[in-house]
Amino acid sequence: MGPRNLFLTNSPESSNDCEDNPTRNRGFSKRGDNDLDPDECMQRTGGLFGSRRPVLSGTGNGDTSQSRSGSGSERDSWKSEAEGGESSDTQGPKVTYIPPPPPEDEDSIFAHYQTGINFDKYDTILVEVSGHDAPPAILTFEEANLCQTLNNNIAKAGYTKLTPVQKYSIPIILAGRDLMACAQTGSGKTAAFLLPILAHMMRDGITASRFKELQEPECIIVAPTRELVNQIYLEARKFSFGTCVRAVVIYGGTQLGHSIRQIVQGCNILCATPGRLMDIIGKEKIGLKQIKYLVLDEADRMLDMGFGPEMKKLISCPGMPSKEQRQTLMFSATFPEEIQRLAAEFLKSNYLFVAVGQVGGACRDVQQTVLQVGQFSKREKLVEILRNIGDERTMVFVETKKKADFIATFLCQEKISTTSIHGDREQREREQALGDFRFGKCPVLVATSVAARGLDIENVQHVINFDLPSTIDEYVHRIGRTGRCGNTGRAISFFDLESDNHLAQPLVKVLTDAQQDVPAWLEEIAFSTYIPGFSGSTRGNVFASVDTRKGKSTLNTAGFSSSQAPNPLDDESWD
Ligand SMILES: Nc1ncnc2c1ncn2[C@@H]1O[C@H](COP(=O)(O)OP(=O)(O)OP(=O)(O)O)[C@@H](O)[C@H]1O
Repeated sequence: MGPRNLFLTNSPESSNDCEDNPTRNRGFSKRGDNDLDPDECMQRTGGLFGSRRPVLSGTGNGDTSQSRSGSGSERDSWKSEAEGGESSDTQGPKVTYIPPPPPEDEDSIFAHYQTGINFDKYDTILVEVSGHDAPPAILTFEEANLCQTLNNNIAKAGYTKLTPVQKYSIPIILAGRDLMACAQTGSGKTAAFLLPILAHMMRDGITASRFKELQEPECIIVAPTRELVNQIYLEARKFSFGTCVRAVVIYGGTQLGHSIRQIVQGCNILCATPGRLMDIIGKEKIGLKQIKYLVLDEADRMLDMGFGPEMKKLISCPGMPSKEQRQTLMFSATFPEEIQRLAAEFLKSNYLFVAVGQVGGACRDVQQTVLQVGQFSKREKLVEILRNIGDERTMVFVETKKKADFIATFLCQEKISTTSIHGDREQREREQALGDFRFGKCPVLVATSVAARGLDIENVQHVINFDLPSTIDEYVHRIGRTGRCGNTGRAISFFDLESDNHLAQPLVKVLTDAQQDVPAWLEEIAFSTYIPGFSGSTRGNVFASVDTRKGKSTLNTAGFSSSQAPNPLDDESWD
């Protein structure tokens, strides 16, 4: 590996990237983005690294949105981390970044990676469906009865078999039902909602989108990070290839005018981060009257304290069809109970809940190791591991933006080619970092939780939790960056006795559920910090989440129909 330090220097617009809207980014203090430490300010003034630190982008140039918005800190920062805190360009200097268009040739559109050796094990995964009158699962793409163009696109994408979440979700969505689906990371949730939505659009004979100042898309897909929403867009573009359905992506950290130009050319499916979406709606470039499908990807994140208020605003926007009039679909690998309760406000009361088990799934495809490593030994241990790993693609998760830069610089000094991604890097740099990692220029990507969810990068063989996240759900999402779609991967986590003991119990549970070795010392800590009644987040032995309505349901191996829960109309009490 060469001694390349791949940090990008700040570009001219670096001061423009983070324009927090005072109405957003308030009061969200969940950890996972605690990209903020007490000494963040020092970094902001360049104290630690000098002016070439990428972390200075956006918020590091003195006149920051935080100071303008009065929040004064980044404690709210999962959202600013996730979205970069973009907002209406009526405040502060304009963001000028225009992302390069993705390649248009068919080969690039359909480029995909191979499913892994464990893909066939998906057939044995248990699936739980709860809710009333669930349509039976399908076993093959043919049974979905999709139109020829969609079938061609599925074949060109290299999909030959359905994954469990697809077997159950596709018929449910085709039947017009609302859905909350919980399936392991990397198991094909994106196609599970895109394919039936596109099938409906084709069936309904959508008219080709054309230039209009106000576009009225049929479908809005929201996701918590810019990179994820871009990835969903690329999938939508792939599956709608050769149809008149036009997908558009808009996200923060890019020039607002660019987003508007994309939209006015025609828009049937809009993939968006919440902040940019609300801005565009406010500018009356998007009308909601025609919305038939509203999709929340990483739905638990979309409904929590960070984005929940924005999502509530979205569904009460003028013109937005009521939940009875639209189809609402929610997908995630984790669905905490309290979030499921919040979700009910968005969904018809007879929504179906699909939980795909972990047996044989991603969690077992990822070999998980937990090492006891104290704060001061972590860097040395990291270098030792990375040297052993060689050039294999590795994501290193740390807790703060500052640390992401610090560790990335440190690794570069150790002659390990590394780049970094986090919410303080301007969008151009984030995309460059991801590209450098994806295309192998830098085999190591140091990231904060901004990269924990949804990112689908080929061949990530290792995830290292340099710092463990504060919640077990975040851990599940992070390690899910490897071991995707039947491929195998490895996750190594540094457990610091000073700070991570609260995770011991849920960690033991996740390791046990995934049939991993549990170190004796970890079990001991878990035992000594035992919380009676602890359920390991929402995790059961087999399912990552269970339907909080507690409808009667049965376990199925994928492909067999389930028995039904009581009709919610017959049985009001779901508790
Ligand atoms: N039926 C299939 N056959 C082959 N490959 C598939 C199939 N379904 C999805 N894939 C591929 O598997 C990978 C993971 O899919 P996707 O990103 O949708 O997972 P996910 O469940 O959304 O993961 P996460 O929870 O991390 O967001 C993608 O590269 C996708 O193209």
